[in-house]
Amino acid sequence: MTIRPDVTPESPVDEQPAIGLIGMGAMGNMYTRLLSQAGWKKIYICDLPSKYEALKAKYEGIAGIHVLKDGHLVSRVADWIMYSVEAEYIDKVVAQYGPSTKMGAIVAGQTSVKSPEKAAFEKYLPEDVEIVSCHSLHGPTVSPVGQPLVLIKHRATDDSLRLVEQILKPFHSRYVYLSYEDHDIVTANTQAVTHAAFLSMGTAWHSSLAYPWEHGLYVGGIETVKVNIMLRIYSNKWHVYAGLAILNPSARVQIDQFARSTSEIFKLMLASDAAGLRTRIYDARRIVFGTAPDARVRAPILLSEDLLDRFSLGKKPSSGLSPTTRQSAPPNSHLSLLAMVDCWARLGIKPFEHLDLAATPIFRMWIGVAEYLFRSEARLDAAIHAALYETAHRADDLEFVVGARGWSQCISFGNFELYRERFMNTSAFFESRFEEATKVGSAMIQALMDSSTELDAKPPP
Ligand SMILES: NC(=O)C1=CN([C@@H]2O[C@H](COP(=O)(O)OP(=O)(O)OC[C@H]3O[C@@H](n4cnc5c(N)ncnc54)[C@H](OP(=O)(O)O)[C@@H]3O)[C@@H](O)[C@H]2O)C=CC1
Ligand SMILES: O=C(O)C(=O)Cc1ccc(O)cc1
Repeated sequence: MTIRPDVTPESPVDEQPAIGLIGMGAMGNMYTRLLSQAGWKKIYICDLPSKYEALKAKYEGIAGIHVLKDGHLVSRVADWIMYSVEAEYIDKVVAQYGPSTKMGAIVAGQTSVKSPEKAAFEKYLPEDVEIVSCHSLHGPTVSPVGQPLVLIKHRATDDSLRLVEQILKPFHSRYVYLSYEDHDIVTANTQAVTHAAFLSMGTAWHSSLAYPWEHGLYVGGIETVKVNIMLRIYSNKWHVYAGLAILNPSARVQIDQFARSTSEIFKLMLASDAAGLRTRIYDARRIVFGTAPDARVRAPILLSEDLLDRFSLGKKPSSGLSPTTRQSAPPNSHLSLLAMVDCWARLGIKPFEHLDLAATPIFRMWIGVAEYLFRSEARLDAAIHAALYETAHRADDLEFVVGARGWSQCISFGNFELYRERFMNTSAFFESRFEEATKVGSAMIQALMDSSTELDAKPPP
């Protein structure tokens, strides 16, 4: 029987699509929960056969969710199937279960990098199977409402695309239609290079053997974003970041430029080359933010740092004592942000174009913070001055340069094992704060989303 593209969770059960999910990690579980809550009544899920009993126990008694032993059984029954496994394994897993796909079914992947997924689907799926892939551009602890959800109609009829849209409609995400190729270019520009910055921060703080919320240098305001997002990334699965950086050919170029920007700016700092540093940073500012960055052509993402203070994991040193508290910690060079904007400028990346199209919450926050620093000449000059003449952050800046180069090399060598070791080593250092950071980070992301939604709703002044 063909499934009508306008089917809804209220349609009779025998008219509903059988939904199949292969891989029940963080994203597979999120999709199962959301699809079941939406009212879809035929959901078939599996993970590795070794996890069958545990998965059965987990979903015991939930109507409409059927736990199966492996991907063959899911593939045989499902009208829409999503593979939600490690990008590194997608070839192997599709090779295994792809040939069992039900005739006429629609197949998707949730992988964060699409070129290996596309190759695997084309290689192993039967000809009579359609491909409409997807990618939720947010992690499993973020509400999908209003977040971008990429749909890739690669080998499918318009009705099949409509059916997929209908199945995922209860997420209330914003559909973004891309090709497989454009997906990988956009996510290299947005995710991969952004993650490189936060991974390097974590490596730097770990190398200094210092928790950044403890000594007052990284507490409050935009420092809160750096610390919370760094923790958020290190608390996620290493393979998610390894896959989208190592397997996406565009990502290597961007991450290499980020490392180069970082070390070149640091060399200008060491040489106390005030004119050279100022020219370089202001050139980057003009390229990324335009000739009149102070002009309010669009509402800024981040309105004030005060919004961020309540999500800080540490206490501001002079909190409550002085109205100039933000100056109480020595000024930061914000090397990571100077390098990020320099990197965007040198690669010709237009972050605001991506923002409107396919920004993850982390990328949105990161541009928000960069914009906050770069829009104001006073703030930017303070950072440049600190970069040249302040020494409080210099040791951490040095570790940041080393960290950025290390991540770039690891990714360009395509070395998953080295990536895992680097990631897990630093992740273990920060582990004690993950639970709290996940909650605080989600609340911070939501607050920023809410404040920009309110702004969007207001007429321009
Ligand atoms: N986490 C995130 O923030 C996001 C992740 N993604 C992407 O979604 C995909 C899944 O990520 P995520 O859920 O976080 O990762 P997880 O590691 O949590 O989940 C992947 C699951 O797939 C299982 N698996 C591996 N091989 C098979 C197989 N042959 N049959 C059935 N199950 C199998 C894994 O088992 P085992 O652990 O034993 O290998 C694991 O349980 C990745 O490609 C990721 O890039 C996309 C958006 C956001
Ligand atoms: O927002 C981010 O960049 C994250 O870190 C969460 C994430 C990770 C992988 C994805 O494919 C999509 C979102």
